[in-house]
Amino acid sequence: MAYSFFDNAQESIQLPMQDAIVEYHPTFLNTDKANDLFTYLHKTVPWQQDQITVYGKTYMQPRLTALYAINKNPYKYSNIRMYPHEFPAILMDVLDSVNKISKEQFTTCLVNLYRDGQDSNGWHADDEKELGPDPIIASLSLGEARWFHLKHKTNPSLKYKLKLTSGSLLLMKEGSQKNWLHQLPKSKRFTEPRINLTFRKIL
Ligand SMILES: O=C(O)CCC(=O)C(=O)O
Ligand SMILES: [Fe+2]
Repeated sequence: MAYSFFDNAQESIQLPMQDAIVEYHPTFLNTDKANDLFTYLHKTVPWQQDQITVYGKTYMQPRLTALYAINKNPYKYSNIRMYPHEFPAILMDVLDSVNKISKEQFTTCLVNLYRDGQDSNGWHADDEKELGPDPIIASLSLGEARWFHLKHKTNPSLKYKLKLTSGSLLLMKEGSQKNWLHQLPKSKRFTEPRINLTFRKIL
């Protein structure tokens, strides 16, 4: 493997969530690896900005995206259908490490670029039917640290927020998409770019 992603002792924090298993690995990648990967992806990903339709309203997505997969299966959400690019070698190593730590077999990686604090990702659950009945998703963050919010679908008193720092991996396991929503809100305070990679299984 070109990179070893396991230099650091892996710290793993179980978030105190009801009806969901969510695990946070703050130092999944060390700072140098996170920086290198950020710089490489920022430069080389064929970023696109799609028009999406949510609750009948159409607008430009407030971030740039790209889809990679080890198969040819498209991913459809918010009325758009994305077709995957071939997985680049640098992401294969990351995929291996993410699979190992999560004990999953992900096929697909949706990459988001938040150019600054004005870019965002509204409340949603990743519960499209091609992801299966109770999807497990791994989310790797690079670049500017941003707040990530979670709220329970039926119990409004249950909310949680954490700052996703560069190199961290958030594992949203059983119940996370079924019972909770998540968002990455806008914030004027953040001015630097952030890249997020979500690993999913689409068979
Ligand atoms: O950027 C993030 O941390 C979240 C991304 C996300 O929720 C998604 O792509 O579905
Ligand atoms: Fe999501």
